[in-house]
Amino acid sequence: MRSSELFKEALELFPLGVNSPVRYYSPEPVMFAQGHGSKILDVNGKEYIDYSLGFGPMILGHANPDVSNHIKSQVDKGILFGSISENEIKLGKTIKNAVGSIERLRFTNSGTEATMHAIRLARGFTGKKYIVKMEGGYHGAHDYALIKSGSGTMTFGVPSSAGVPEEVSRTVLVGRYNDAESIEKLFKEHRNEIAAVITEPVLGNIGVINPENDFLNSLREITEKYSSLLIFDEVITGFRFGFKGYQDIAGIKPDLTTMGKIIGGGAPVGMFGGREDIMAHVAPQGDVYEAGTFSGNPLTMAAGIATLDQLKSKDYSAITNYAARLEEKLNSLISEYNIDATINRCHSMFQIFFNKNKVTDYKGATASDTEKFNKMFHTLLEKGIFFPPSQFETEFVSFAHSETDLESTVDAFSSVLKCL
Ligand SMILES: Cc1ncc(COP(=O)(O)O)c(C=O)c1O
Ligand SMILES: N[C@H](C=O)CCC(=O)O
Repeated sequence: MRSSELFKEALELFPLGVNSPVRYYSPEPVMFAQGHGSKILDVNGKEYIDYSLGFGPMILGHANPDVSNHIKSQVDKGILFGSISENEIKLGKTIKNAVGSIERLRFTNSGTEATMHAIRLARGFTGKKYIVKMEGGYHGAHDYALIKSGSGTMTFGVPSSAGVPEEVSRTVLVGRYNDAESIEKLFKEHRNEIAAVITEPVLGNIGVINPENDFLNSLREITEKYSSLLIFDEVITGFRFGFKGYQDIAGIKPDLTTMGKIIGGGAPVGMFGGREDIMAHVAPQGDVYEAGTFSGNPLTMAAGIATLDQLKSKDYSAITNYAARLEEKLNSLISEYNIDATINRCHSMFQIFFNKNKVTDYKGATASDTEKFNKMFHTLLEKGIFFPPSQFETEFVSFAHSETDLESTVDAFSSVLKCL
């Protein structure tokens, strides 16, 4: 009851009661109060196994003691100085040492800011106007990203947002992920005018879609051929699969990389970085302006340092194996109940599409049965399993998920399939 009462108050304050669209689901979202390890608790005291993990950042689980202690200790020392502080250097060094393509970096306060500035930098550096993004690729909520976008924009049917001037949206060209020909075609049509291609190396905002057919390599080759930059948006994938980016797994060196989520340990963060000669164009060293009162703030940096310090010695195969075993068990239930569904997984992130065909792109993702997904989401919620509330998001596994969590999830899933 308390959750419903609170939501009524939220409705009087925020558009449809939420501060980010993806948090809303019908008839009303559950109001959460606490999180510990792999579990979150709602205001009524009900516990859920969490596969949303704050949409990705909480890879160590909720209220990780070391992260909490670092934050508390920084609170006692002051949380904002409006000047350079040691924590920025510590976290910056860790990221630079871990990700080979990042020679210089700048912290921002969100992934949205990171991609917005990376795009401006690519345009400032190359002197070219156009940007190529992927259909269903999500890079945050700024004007250059809200064109045929993923995540909440797809969930709520506004892949290209109102309010983005046509003059702006015309400078963003849309290609198809896993279809290098569609990208090369754009370059042929806009010869020498494309500043950069930006892509999530693994799509994570229309469910999970893995790169296929050497797609990422082709992007590297095409961008080099046309003297354009390659930007990997690793806001989700950075430090999720190992102590690096997905670029290391793919063996590709992008010119610029954006990160967020995990590098802030659950505190608001973003980062863009890459080749030194490109980053030299960022103000005050160069003429591409970028700024933020809270960028690199000591509190976020403390949470990030504590998170990456722990991740450095983690065996990532633990979370990959958990997700692989869960996938295997869910797949055998899907066969047993003869349901048209397919699971896409990349290491420790996965999504279930109610679609009998393999999903490799935007078209496949949107052809999935979202009503079934919503039914699954609500049944799981009732059974104490929290998935992100949309087909066009991603489930994540944390280092805090246990064997018991896995068994409970499989049991709950079995009940879901019975009533589909
Ligand atoms: C790949 C990707 N890029 C950018 C963003 C934007 O990050 P933020 O929500 O921190 O602004 C997100 C998630 O929101 C994301 O998944
Ligand atoms: N899919 C988004 C990020 O990855 C969800 C976060 C949000 O928009 O609130």
